[in-house]
Amino acid sequence: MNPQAAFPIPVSVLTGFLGAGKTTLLNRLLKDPELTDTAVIINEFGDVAIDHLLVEKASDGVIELSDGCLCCTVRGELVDTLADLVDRLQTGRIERLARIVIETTGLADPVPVLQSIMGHPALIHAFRLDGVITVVDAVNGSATLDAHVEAVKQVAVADRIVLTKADLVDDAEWLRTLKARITRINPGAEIREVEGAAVAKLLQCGLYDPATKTADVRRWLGEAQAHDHHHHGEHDHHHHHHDHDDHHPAHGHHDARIGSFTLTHDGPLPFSTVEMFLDLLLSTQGDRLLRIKGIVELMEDRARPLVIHGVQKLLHPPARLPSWPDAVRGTRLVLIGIDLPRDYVERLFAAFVNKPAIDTPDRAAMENNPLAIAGL
Ligand SMILES: Nc1nc2c(ncn2[C@@H]2O[C@H](COP(=O)(O)OP(=O)(O)OP(=O)(O)O)[C@@H](O)[C@H]2O)c(=O)[nH]1
Repeated sequence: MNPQAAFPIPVSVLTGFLGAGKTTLLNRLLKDPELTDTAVIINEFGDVAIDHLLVEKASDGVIELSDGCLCCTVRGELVDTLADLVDRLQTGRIERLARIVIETTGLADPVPVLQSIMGHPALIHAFRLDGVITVVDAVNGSATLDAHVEAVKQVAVADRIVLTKADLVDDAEWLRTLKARITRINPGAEIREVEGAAVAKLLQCGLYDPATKTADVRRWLGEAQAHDHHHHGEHDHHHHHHDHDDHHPAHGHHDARIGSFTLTHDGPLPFSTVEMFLDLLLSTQGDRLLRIKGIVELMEDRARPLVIHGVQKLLHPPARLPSWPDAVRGTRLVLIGIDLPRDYVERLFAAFVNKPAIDTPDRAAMENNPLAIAGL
């Protein structure tokens, strides 16, 4: 293996609606000295006008730029392009590769892009998903969210939202309303404005970077819970709430299909319980589950929390944090779904963690034949 290649290589997925400002942001990224040795993969069917690409075009689809960046356009499968990059690294045809940025086309659902990386047995070891960055246009964002469910999905799966064109908006209330709407769709995502931001920092979510992940887990769990409490109080022991309830009738009907809630359990859980719950959740609800992120206190290793991170039917290989991010122990899972049946998921979770509710079967019955349980 090429000693210069530090696997797994972080992959950032940049998404955002047509004209939101992805290419403008990418052009800035490619000029940032902090981001040398970055490969940018662009779906060629997108309306792309990367400055560099206008200058040169290579026959094999990979362009080595003078500042150390690579540009590839995807003609066939994204996984083939990624596998080719790994091959180039291993055979020394590329010397260094520190990071990959994948730009998805504006109309695309970003979930299949994430799935194609996370579902590929070889690629998942070569790469780690650093984060999904969704660009939202401050001027047109609200109308876009009203008109296109794809745009709502892009916001829902994001780890970070980058607001562009805020410089064109002088109405502070307009911006506040848009940010509040984004937070309702995805309470765990951090929102940053592109103006004046250090561009390399916009990209680095550091979700699974050993150096920063502790802080980040605290942020997205902390923010999701703070959001739940703020809106609904803390009346039941799961702390779960839909954020798409009737409080915001003025917003687009697509938002109403997207909801997030948190499942919590105090005390440690055996790994097998977590595994079975997630298996069943993903196999029955995978299509409706846009993202799942969370932290689990395992009976087998209580000091090192397990980080759960999944996109639809696929889970990122489990990672351990070296220690707990704060004083709170136990299990906290944040789920973002589209038409995700909250009651089903809560009952399933309760059944597995032995918190029987009315009409909820116990775990032994679930394990025997979980799909046969009436009402689940
Ligand atoms: N004022 C202002 N204009 C911006 C900003 N970001 C992007 N733009 C402009 O918005 C237009 C669209 O930006 P692009 O970067 O091409 O958008 P895109 O998301 O790549 O678009 P597609 O490739 O069509 O999906 C361009 O004219 C940019 O100059 C910003 O932060 N402020």
